[in-house]
Amino acid sequence: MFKKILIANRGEIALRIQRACREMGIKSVVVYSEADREAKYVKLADEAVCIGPAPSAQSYLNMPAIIATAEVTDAEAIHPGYGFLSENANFAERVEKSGFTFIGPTPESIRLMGDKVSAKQAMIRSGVPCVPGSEGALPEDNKAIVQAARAIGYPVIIKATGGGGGRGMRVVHTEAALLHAVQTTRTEAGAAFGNPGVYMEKFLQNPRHVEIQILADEHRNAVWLGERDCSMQRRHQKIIEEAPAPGIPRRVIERIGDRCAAACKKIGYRGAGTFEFLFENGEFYFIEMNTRVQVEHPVTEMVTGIDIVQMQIRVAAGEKLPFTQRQIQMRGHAIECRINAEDAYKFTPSPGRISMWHPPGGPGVRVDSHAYTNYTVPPNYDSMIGKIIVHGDTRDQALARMRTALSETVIEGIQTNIPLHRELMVDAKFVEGGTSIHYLEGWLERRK
Ligand SMILES: Nc1ncc2cc(-c3cccc4ccccc34)c(N3CC[C@@H](N)C3)nc2n1
Ligand SMILES: [Ca+2]
Repeated sequence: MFKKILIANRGEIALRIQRACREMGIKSVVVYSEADREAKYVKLADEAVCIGPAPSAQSYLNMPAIIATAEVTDAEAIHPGYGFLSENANFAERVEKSGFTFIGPTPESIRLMGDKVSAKQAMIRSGVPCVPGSEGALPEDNKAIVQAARAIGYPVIIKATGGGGGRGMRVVHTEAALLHAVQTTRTEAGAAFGNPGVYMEKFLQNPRHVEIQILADEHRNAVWLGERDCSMQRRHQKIIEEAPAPGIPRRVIERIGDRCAAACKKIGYRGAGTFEFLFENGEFYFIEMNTRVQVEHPVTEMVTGIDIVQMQIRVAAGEKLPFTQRQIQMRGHAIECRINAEDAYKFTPSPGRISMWHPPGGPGVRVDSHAYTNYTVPPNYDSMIGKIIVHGDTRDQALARMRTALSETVIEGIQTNIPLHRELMVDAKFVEGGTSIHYLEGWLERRK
């Protein structure tokens, strides 16, 4: 087992990884930018090294600085967290080539899943159902493109091969608009991802976003840890996540979960991963795979009792998964509210000093945050300052606990989206469960 791990991230996930290390008796080295000097995980770290000025490009994305820090502090492994370099295959490669263990999948797996076409093809080969679409990337042949769209049926969606997470997508409703849309998406994809490749899929009009958490070790064992419903989102920013997904029969989940685990075994996947699906009319459709730990991982931890970050570290150290699929029991219901330093209805960022920080507590309430009274939220990074996660025996109990937790929460000095969460937790449609990916944006429109 590692004696020292470098955490190549910031904010709440850096603290989360630090906690996992501390619990395992592993020393942690954190890297921080000048803007994060006063951050909690810096203060709590066994060792903290400033690696550059505030801009991410010169700090949390600065590969040589991060690897050099691992060298000088004698860290044996690097945990990338989420965002930043967590799904950068070149970084994973440079880490391994420099003699450190990258806590995550192999660079090959990261590359395979980073290319959304090769990811789909791997899934089709593994029997994971995908959205009907073009066989591979679209050719530079207009006739073929028109034929493909006719075969799929409008509306179709054009997606960038190197995209993901909502970047580089365009919906096309008529043949007249098709070729221009393909060309525009190619140009944007080339500029944004250095890869002009695009592919086409049947556009699903009103799906839910349901994802499957998996864990795999280096001994060809792979398990799935249930699902998360992440449909409550605005402009591809998730606001609320929950597990299990309301109203989906367990046998439907078990079937797709088993296929995800089988796919992991087939591709030789290592570590934690998430299969993203669209769920519509009782069917699952694979859209992409994330090769990192996700913001919303605590929701799965609360219903399975499994510490996903510790499992990542154990698997990276070569350990076998300490459980089989049959031993994984999901219990109760968990809901997560992401707390953002922003205006609750305009979504404009609201950095600055937190003059009063009173997090909630009580049975089944967890707060993952690096914030504290007098902490100054820097303007340089995304606005999430923490997550409130609750667990209950039932969804109703989880909802009641979240309402209570939100009612106790006091954050002064900056604006947050707590008021939005308080309204959503009593919204009839949300309380009923099963809202689609468009629900929150429609709700916000109607609220104006
Ligand atoms: N064939 C087909 N049909 C409808 C789709 C709708 C979306 C989508 C669009 C807008 C918001 C979303 C939120 C969560 C999940 C997906 C979406 C979508 N996304 C958005 C980000 C990336 N995960 C894929 N792909 C789709 N693909
Ligand atoms: Ca993704």
